[in-house]
Amino acid sequence: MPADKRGKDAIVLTDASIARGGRTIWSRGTFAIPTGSVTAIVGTNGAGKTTLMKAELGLLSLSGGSVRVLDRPAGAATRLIGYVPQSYTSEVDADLSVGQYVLLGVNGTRFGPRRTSPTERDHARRAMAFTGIGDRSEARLSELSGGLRQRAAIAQALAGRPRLLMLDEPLANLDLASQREIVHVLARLNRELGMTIQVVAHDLNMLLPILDGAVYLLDGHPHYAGIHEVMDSGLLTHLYGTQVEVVTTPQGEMFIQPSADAPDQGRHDLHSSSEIVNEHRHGRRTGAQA
Ligand SMILES: Nc1ncnc2c1ncn2[C@@H]1O[C@H](COP(=O)(O)OP(=O)(O)OP(=O)(O)O)[C@@H](O)[C@H]1O
Repeated sequence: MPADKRGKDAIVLTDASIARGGRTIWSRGTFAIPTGSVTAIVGTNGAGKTTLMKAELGLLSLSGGSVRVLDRPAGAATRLIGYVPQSYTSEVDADLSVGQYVLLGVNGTRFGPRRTSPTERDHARRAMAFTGIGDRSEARLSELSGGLRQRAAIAQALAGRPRLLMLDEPLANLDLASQREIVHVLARLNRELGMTIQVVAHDLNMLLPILDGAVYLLDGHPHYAGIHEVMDSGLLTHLYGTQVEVVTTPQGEMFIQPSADAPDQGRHDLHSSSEIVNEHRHGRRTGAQA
């Protein structure tokens, strides 16, 4: 990431492990995510991406180690975090107006609505303007497209004036244009407001232009690396469990694509996942690329 974006670490995990239903989901997570960065959380279904976000939010307790967020223990920084859960808007009352829905971000949902101050209403208005839904305040949530609903969910998270924004699969089920628009909103939040952003994502391609790094859940452990390290065919093939390639265009843009050839197990099984991770830790490229 550029030197001017570097700051104190926003999220620090130290030997962190977590269990759900008596089963360890992941363990021995040790990494630090810089303030002002945009980070993807990637891994296969059930690898524990949402679990990681919930641990950072203090909604789930660790079974070992520690997690600090914005220089506080997890759970103590909740007011400084905007969280957009997966498919959030589909679970709320679709008869709410967009304005009412976004205001929930400042007056809270836990103890029911309360009166809002002019300052809070101003924060909500600014959040709607920033996400491009300023003119939809009176519309019902049910009248909005999926893309606009996702923007409303982001506006609600922003209305509480967070320093850290966490989004769980914000691009899921959106058409290409809507995905681009959401990525554009995230890019502006990071660039113009210096917001630290974490995004759970299955498909990295759309987010690549704005990513500084990624947490990847591999082999039962979460790891963090800069995005150029993560963009490695061998690592991503292990991560996704299917052969993929990193392609670089003549303009220098990178993207991930499934291999055109039939999967060649012999090729990508040359190294175990832990060997791949170890090689990354030591800054070498993996033999699976050779
Ligand atoms: N309430 C729960 N009680 C027990 N186990 C749970 C609970 N919620 C999730 N799990 C388990 O924890 C593991 C991690 O779930 P999590 O939702 O964090 O994965 P994920 O990587 O976000 O998956 P996906 O990509 O499918 O959204 C899964 O195996 C899941 O079955």
